[in-house]
Amino acid sequence: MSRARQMRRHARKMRRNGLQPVIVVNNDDHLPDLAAVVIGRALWRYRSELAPLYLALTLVITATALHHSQPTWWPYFLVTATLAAWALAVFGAGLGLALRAERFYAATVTMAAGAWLVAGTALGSTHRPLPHVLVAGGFVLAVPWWAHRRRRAKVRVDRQLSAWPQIAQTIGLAGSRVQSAMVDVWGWRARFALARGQTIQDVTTKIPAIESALGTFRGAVRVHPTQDDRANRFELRVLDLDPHASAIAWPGPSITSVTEPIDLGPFEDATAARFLLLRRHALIGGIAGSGKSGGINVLMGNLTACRDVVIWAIDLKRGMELQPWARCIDRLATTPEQARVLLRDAVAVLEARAEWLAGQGRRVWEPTPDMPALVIVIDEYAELADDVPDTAGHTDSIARRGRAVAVTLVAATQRPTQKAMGKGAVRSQMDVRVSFRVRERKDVDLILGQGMLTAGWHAHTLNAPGKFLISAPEHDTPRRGRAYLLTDETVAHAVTEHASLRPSLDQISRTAIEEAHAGVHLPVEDEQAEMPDSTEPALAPETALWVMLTGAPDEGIPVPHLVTATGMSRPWVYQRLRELADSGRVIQVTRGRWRAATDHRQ
Ligand SMILES: Nc1ncnc2c1ncn2[C@@H]1O[C@H](COP(=O)(O)OP(=O)(O)OP(=O)(O)O)[C@@H](O)[C@H]1O
Repeated sequence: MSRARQMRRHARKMRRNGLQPVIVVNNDDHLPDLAAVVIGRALWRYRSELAPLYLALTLVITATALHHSQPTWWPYFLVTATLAAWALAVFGAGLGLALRAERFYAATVTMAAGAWLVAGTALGSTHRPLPHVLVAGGFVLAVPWWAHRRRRAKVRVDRQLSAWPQIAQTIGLAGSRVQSAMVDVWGWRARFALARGQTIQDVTTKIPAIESALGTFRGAVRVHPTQDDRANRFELRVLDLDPHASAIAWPGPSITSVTEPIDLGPFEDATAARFLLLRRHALIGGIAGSGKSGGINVLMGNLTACRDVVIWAIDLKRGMELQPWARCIDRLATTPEQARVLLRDAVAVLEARAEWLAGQGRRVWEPTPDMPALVIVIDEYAELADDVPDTAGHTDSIARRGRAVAVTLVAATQRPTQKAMGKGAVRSQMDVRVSFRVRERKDVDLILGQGMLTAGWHAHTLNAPGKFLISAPEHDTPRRGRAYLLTDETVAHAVTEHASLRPSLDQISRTAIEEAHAGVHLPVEDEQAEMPDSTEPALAPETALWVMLTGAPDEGIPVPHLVTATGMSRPWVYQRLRELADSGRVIQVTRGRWRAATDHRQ
């Protein structure tokens, strides 16, 4: 008997019993098909939510079949399940299980399902307590699956995209189809193929219609060419959240080597504003309160995470901005005199490196932890130009010749006027320009380069702290980004984490600095007047340090005196003191006071 006839008989029986069938369909023949299709569609549509049920059913059917045909195979399943669970736990990241919790969950489910299959194959799927274990265990393990945020987001996107053919028909893009889609923290992106003759411009004009059809907020949809730049493809970016709506916490360093691009923060379409600093100089501009120092913090958070870069810094605002990073900074100059010496040493380093490269027949300095890059961060570059105008020659040299030898300049300033940037090449040599909000339209060209304002780089309209425009070889169109925000606690935490990673300068550079110092007088400062040797010609820093330590009184000599006498940074002095203490040549008398060990006293 056909199912249609069965249904008709069932309906007649219901009427005889005084009941009314609920579904009335004119053509009876369609009724069974319709019900099957509706159920089938629902089972398919909710396949993600029902996946635990499908898995349980598959296990029952497979275990039943195997129990009858191959009950002795269970040891193979045990080995396979164990290996699969181990592989997921260890290599799951390659399969898209980015989080450790996801890998742990996948491994647990695999092991649990495998163990049940083993027992079901050996004993039969109805053998007690296997059915109870399946129901209870399946439910417990299904809860994280149902709760998983990214899975739910993916399902929602799949459903939105399955409606694309109708949407496309309605908005005049009939024939375009989805090729792939990906969910991320801010929303999702999908790659589409266009029908013959359609162009990306056609899609751009339909953005409001797409937003309406997908039910997003206004401004949530962006359309970009695909990476391969094919004219009949486009990428649709749909934001569930506006990435710039509020401050974005720094997710931690995006790099472990200066050879990788640094992530400054997301653009409005949530893609990362990444740029490479190696063999480039950077200029960061913006008025007070625009978030410039925040941008420098992101940079410092990343650079300090790299074992192949030594950081020097100049902060003439008495170290206000960079002081929190001091433990990770090899050398921090906070006075004009220290800044002058630091820049002179940087030039000595670049010259020595260039000479060494020439001798080796090499063209460029490849940074490694033993031969690190040198990045010099100068906060408030304008103050440097005002207070120490004679350093312009040094900064010019570094800007022009630093790239090949991996000596990089990062200058931050409120207004990079010609005066502030020195007379020479510094500004024109800046390959990466980051502009936070500027006060006047003309400042756009000062920071980003001539003609940028007319080309649409409107940094004067940036409307919240931390928002920036970046011009770099990787970024040649004006897109608004927002820098990550590092709280004071985040900075302190990063400093603690990264302090142990910091490398020292290579021997070539250290020798160059020592030679540079050997030819000059130490700066004479008030506190130095009472120190031994302060009026003698300057010694190499290592020698000056040793002289001070061996001549120190019993109660030791304070570290600031050692810093002044050597002309080097506090971290530099501490590092040498640690080395000398390790070899038993110096002792720390009290906190911050040191002297040579008794055997070495003068
Ligand atoms: N990326 C950011 N996201 C959100 N808010 C930010 C961001 N950066 C900075 N801010 C906010 O703006 C304020 C000013 O930031 P910041 O001190 O970095 O500005 P600045 O341009 O360096 O100013 P100044 O030159 O006076 O130091 C901060 O107190 C902070 O609240």
